[in-house]
Amino acid sequence: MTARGPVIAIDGPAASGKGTIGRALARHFGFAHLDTGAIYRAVGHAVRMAGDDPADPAAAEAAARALTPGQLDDPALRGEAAGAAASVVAAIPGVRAALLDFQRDFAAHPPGGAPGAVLDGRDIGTVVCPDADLKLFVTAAAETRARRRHLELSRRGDRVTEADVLADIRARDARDAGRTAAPMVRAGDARLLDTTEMDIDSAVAEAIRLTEDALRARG
Ligand SMILES: Nc1ncnc2c1ncn2[C@@H]1O[C@H](COP(=O)(O)OP(=O)(O)OP(=O)(O)O)[C@@H](O)[C@H]1O
Ligand SMILES: Nc1ccn([C@@H]2O[C@H](COP(=O)(O)O)[C@@H](O)[C@H]2O)c(=O)n1
Repeated sequence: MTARGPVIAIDGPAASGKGTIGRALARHFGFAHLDTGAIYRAVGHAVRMAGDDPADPAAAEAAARALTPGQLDDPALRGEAAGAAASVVAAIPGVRAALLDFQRDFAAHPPGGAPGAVLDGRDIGTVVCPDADLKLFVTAAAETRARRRHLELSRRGDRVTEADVLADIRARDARDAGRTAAPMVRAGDARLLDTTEMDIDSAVAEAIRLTEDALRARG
């Protein structure tokens, strides 16, 4: 028996459904959920709003060190511009280092006294929580992800084409997988969940089943 509560790590490429599954798991099991992408988006957005270049390590690291939880609720973080800036600042090792303790602390001490934690991102199973009780690598075909994200953005009133969303997703995936610092990669012990042919309910049901197995194995 381990001292900390259960930790579920969810990684995968852009718009693959990590957050949808993470939120559903947290609701189902009463766990706390952290969308770690929002942290990188908040840093990228803050750098842009200050008129600085997201690729500038000094500006990005300063924004990462100054980050406060209140910045994570800004609706502007959901746009493609914030996602693109996030992916640029996320390749800077000093930015990742500045954000690591917050994520690990969330996993070890979930807020609100929650009995467990679900974190989703790109390096949760490999770097942030390598000893997670369950690791999921959620993916789907890039075209499917672009269609889903385009629908989401259109409903929000964002006037962006599906082709532009697909190009952004491809660029972000390449940058996230190709960087030296904590690249996006499926952990060797992560379960693959390809949702290309699955609706949300089926994907969530499969994630719940895998989590129940992991909780049973934990004892
Ligand atoms: N299996 C699915 N079937 C249909 N739509 C889905 C499915 N999974 C997720 N979606 C939709 O796809 C979009 C992207 O999902 P979500 O935001 O969960 O992805 P994400 O991986 O967390 O994205 P990000 O890269 O921004 O972190 C959302 O609009 C969500 O409702
Ligand atoms: N653990 C993480 C989470 C995110 N990133 C970077 O942030 C970008 C935005 O993330 P979304 O999950 O909101 O799409 C993403 O493209 C990554 O560059 C990360 O590096 N590590």
